Amino acid sequence: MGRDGQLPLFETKAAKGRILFGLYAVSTFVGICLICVYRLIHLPEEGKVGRWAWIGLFLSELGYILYWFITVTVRLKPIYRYTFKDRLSQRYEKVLPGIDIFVCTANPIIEPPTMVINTVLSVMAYDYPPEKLSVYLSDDGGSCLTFYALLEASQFSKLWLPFCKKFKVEPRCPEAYFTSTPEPHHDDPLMAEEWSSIKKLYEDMRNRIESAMKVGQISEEIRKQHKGFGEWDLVSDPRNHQTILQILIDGRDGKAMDVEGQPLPTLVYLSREKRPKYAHNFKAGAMNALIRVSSRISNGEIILNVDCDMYSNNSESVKDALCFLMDEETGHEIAYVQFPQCFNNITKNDLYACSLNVITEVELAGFDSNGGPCYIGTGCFHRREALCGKKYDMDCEREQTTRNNDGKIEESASVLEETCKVLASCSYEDNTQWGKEMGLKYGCPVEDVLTGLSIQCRGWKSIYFTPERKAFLGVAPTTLLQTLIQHKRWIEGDFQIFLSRYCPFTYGHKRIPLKLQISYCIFLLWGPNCLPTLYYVAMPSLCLLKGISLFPKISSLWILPFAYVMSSSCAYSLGEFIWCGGTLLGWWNDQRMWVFKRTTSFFFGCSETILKQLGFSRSSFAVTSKVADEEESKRFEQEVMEFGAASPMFTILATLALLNLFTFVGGITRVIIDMQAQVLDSLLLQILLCGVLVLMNLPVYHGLFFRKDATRMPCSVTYQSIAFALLACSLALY
Ligand SMILES: O=c1ccn([C@@H]2O[C@H](COP(=O)(O)OP(=O)(O)O[C@H]3O[C@H](CO)[C@@H](O)[C@H](O)[C@H]3O)[C@@H](O)[C@H]2O)c(=O)[nH]1
Ligand SMILES: [Mn+2]
Repeated sequence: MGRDGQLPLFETKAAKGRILFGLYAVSTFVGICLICVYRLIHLPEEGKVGRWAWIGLFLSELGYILYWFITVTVRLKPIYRYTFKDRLSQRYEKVLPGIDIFVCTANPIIEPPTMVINTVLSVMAYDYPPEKLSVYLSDDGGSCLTFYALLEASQFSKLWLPFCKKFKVEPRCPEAYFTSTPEPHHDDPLMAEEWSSIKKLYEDMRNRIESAMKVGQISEEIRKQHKGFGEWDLVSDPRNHQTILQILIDGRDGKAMDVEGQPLPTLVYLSREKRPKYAHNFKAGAMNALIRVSSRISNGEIILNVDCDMYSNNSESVKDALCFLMDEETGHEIAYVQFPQCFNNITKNDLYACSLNVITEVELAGFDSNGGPCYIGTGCFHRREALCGKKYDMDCEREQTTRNNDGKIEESASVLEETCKVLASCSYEDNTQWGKEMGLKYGCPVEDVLTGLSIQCRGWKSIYFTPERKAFLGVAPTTLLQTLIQHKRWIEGDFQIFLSRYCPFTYGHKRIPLKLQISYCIFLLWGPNCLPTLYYVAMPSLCLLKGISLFPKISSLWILPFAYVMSSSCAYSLGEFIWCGGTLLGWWNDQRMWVFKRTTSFFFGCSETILKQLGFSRSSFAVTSKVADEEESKRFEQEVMEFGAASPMFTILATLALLNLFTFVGGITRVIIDMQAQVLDSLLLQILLCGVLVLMNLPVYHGLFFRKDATRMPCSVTYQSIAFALLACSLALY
């Protein structure tokens, strides 16, 4: 029972099956120790071939072991949360806080305006008093087409919101709703009628927006609809323009009503000022401008942040989040409630391992029990003051009960638009703490993780919540290259944090629990993982070619710890993957993607970070495309791996694939020619490892040699990789 004898607004349950996990962890640990002993006592003598290969392998294994300890720490005691929304309504229905929702977009071509406004409409339609909701769209693309789409959405919302509320529809993202729900049956003629008419209206709107997109500009006729279009007369370049701020729906205005006479949420379009001279700090800069502008317009106590593709799939999420933030016992110390990042375009076997299932189902739940999840940039409800830099202290507890929603601004919308513009100007942040101690932090491609860490270091707690009905659904990358590039950005940011003064072990020392410091490293140390993996996929195979054995003989007892650690790790990860809703083939794809990501994204990300530390390279943010053309979608649906581009990442992948193919053939030949049991005995494990890598790389061979379509491996990559692989093999042989 909570404070004052009230029942709590949420409860926490520990994951089951921890004994089994403990058994796995302890027995694997024993195996690991034995492997280390073996490596030490069998170290080839000085001068003998293979000594350095052996030492390198041992170092790689030590790297893996270190990382394995981190993964175990995260998995010790995952917890899951459950909310009681009825209790929240009973106690607080009349005093619910204001919620400001920030949607960020940056590029109208790869983030189409129809998708953006679908997200906007889905969050406008939350099951929450509309007068307490304000939705802000930040458009870093500075596009009048996005503005036009939002204008259309503001009008469509007058019909869409009452429809959603009347029939309690889910999801409240129109596109997702109409594609996922079959036409209602005739036993509910009222709904059937409204359904078809609103569907038609939605499609008309979508067509209008899409035809404007095709033309690439706004017609005179549309321009007349709103004064806001006039702003674009002054815009010549999306990277060089004044602040554009338009309040499309002013929730304070009594006339802002839907067709049923109910109030509408406030809706604001913001494209912050951009000038070539000023760094705009990507999404973090956009978020900070939104924080300031919204503080003048609606000043909601809670801020929800979503990426433009992450529509709300569950109209109750706001209430779910408030169950944590308003809980009488612990609510006052919680800075943010993070929901998982889920996707609506994952195929059955998830070829590019984009679902992040294990991260969202297991690892973040583990973070939660170790001190609170990190902030992952989207689907996160923040307490405004915590995001703005406030330290947690005992006052926060007292304030919890005395806070009320006052300080309403009385200015008219157009006056507000003018007075707020300066808050989104380039120079506003000069000589302020914005981007440092206030708002989202600058200078890191994963601003989210860094910001979350610093909030936790200021004494706040955070909560991870996975509701049964998914809260948000977004678009995962649909090509191999997009996936690898996205991960490269993450790695750069994560590893940069580790090397910076924000390293959890120093910055977090005495501020957050040790187990949380370690947990952070599961992401922050993704990058350096590239070295052991690059070594492991190349060196044992090259040694196989030369006939140097790096593993125990099959006939020796030392094979047992190797066999055990390999099989227990595989079995555990497979079990976990299936438990998280994956398939067997999905697991295999996931394993492949780990190898691919580690040898390319992680490698490039790490190198880039080091170059940046040395001052040779600058921060960037490659926005992930959220659209695919028809052909691309078809291949994605059929789970055919997409190459096509002449990227250095592909050269590495193809080189390693070919290298393993050559060495595998070479190794087998050696065994057959020698025909001595001896050779097989001492090389079998290497042949196996090499064989698994060959199997894993089947799609690469397919792309190199057997495909004719446009997305086969480009010829330049093919030739380069053949040359590199042959070179490596001949170097190994001579
Ligand atoms: O200059 C920019 C660049 C990006 N964005 C927005 O940031 C969001 C995330 O970009 P996306 O390309 O989709 O990156 P993802 O890798 O999918 O994003 C994940 O990783 C990012 C950090 O790398 C976080 O910011 C995101 O919230 C998180 O979802 C999108 O809505 C963009 O429109 C901006 O507003 N301004
Ligand atoms: Mn994204």
